[in-house]
Amino acid sequence: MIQFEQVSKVYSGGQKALSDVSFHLKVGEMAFLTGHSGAGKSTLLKLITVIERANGGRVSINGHDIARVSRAQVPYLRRDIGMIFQSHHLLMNKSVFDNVALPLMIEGFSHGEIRKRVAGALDMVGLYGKERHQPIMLSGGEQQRVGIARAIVNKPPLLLADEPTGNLDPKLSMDILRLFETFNHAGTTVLIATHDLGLIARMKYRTLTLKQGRMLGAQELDPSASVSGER
Ligand SMILES: Nc1ncnc2c1ncn2[C@@H]1O[C@H](COP(=O)(O)OP(=O)(O)OP(=O)(O)O)[C@@H](O)[C@H]1O
Repeated sequence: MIQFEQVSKVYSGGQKALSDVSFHLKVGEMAFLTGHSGAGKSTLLKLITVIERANGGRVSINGHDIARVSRAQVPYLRRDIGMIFQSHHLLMNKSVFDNVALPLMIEGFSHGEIRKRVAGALDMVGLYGKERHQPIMLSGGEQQRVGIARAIVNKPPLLLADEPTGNLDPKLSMDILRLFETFNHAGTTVLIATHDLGLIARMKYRTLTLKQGRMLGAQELDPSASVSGER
């Protein structure tokens, strides 16, 4: 589903974020992406969502070279990707309902369908009944879960999460991971960037590890790549 071939990314200020990164995430796979702070995890996710573009190599989704996707086509590509951000990017002047409904409104769903799907998504993240709340009235963890509900409400085939459990206690973190697992079992491909090695250890999924912008191969996985408690 996602293929990186010798991908590099240098930001305009000259900051090298990714060097020669290659990996393949198969359709229906669930994997973790880890590495120290500044290793390039967010950058890698931004290349998939075309928030940033690579300077070298090839990024493809379902065989389509992203470099060939025009600016006008980017919104169509993003419809198939549920993105959960580190800082959940909620619209603070809108209700929880409006925030979660946004992807469905953009896609032109009927009001009835939107109500049904938003209620279902909020139920899944344990926020049923909070539709009319403003995000400001919610805790950090609840706001994070609104972001997760928004990402999954249109049932995208690909789910990307950047530190989705950063604001959550261990119990809620595990619940959210189990939720991702449920989507994965239903066929969604899932990639989760996280520092939480404890969480990774408890779930038996492939772990992609970045170190200073380079992807470590299985033979290079060394204990010094451990990043728990760095933040
Ligand atoms: N917009 C930007 N402009 C310039 N440099 C950037 C930009 N975004 C990230 N970088 C740099 O690229 C490198 C990788 O950053 P990135 O955010 O991808 O790391 P990360 O692994 O997600 O870190 P964290 O876990 O702290 O979020 C860092 O050195 C960072 O300073």
